[in-house]
Amino acid sequence: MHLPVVDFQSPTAPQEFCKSLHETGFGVLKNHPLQRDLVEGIYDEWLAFFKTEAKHQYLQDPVKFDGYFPPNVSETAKNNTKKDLKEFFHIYPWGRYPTEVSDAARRYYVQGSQLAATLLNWVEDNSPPEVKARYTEPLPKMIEGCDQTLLRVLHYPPLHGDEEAGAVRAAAHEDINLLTILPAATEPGLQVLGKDKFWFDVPRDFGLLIVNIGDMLQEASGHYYPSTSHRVLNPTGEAATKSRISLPLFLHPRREVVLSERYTVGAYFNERMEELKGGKK
Ligand SMILES: O=C(O)CCC(=O)C(=O)O
Ligand SMILES: [Fe+2]
Repeated sequence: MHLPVVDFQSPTAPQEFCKSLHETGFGVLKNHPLQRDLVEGIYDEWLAFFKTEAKHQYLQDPVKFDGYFPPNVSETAKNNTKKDLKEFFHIYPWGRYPTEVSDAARRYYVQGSQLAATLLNWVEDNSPPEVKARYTEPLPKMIEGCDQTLLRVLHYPPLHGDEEAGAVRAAAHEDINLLTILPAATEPGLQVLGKDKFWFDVPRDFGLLIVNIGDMLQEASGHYYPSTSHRVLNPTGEAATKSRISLPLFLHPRREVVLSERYTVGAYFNERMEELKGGKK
């Protein structure tokens, strides 16, 4: 599998980037505007936060999905039976936010959402006419005034060897939303499934921003933009003693948007959340 690196500043970036999204479901951008200091500061202070008991004060809301998700709640990927080896905190503009950390993740939420919106404009502009005709409204309009975009601060704890057999940091899955932006994590492990059915290591260099299509954009585009499976492998040897932090931002449309003849966003979201809780295998 080949993931071309596209220069965000280049005049031909939108076309090159969307070609990559169409062909692989993934896009890799260099010279992107996200600030390294901001992201690394978030990694540091949230890792410290995850190591404290304070996180339990923010236990997730099972209806609104904001707050802290401990490892025993976590997620079970669709068609999988084991819970992922991770804990995470869901940040929404209206949701709970720990007093133990600075406002850096909130600031990142704003910057990341703006960048994701720009990339969605690129996707709209570079959709062929027959794909555009499928969108029930222009993609940028689907996110207008939406407060469902989610910033997830993810912590994969060190492995101690007593994990359930077959459990992994993140089992193969596809994202639910329109598109996801993901700065380099603190440790390697992220892989994407190529059309050739081989797993491919996603580059991990802070200069490179990883973007991937989610199921909602796949559905709205009639699969022109594929939502590609990805996973996070368990580290081995010395690396197993280390935590891994990552920071995906999931761009979401308004709940009432019609994605296709089969689905509104709301109906699609509810179905997928049930699957993630492990209710439907
Ligand atoms: O941790 C990562 O690198 C990827 C996380 C991910 O794919 C997800 O949370 O959906
Ligand atoms: Fe994902």
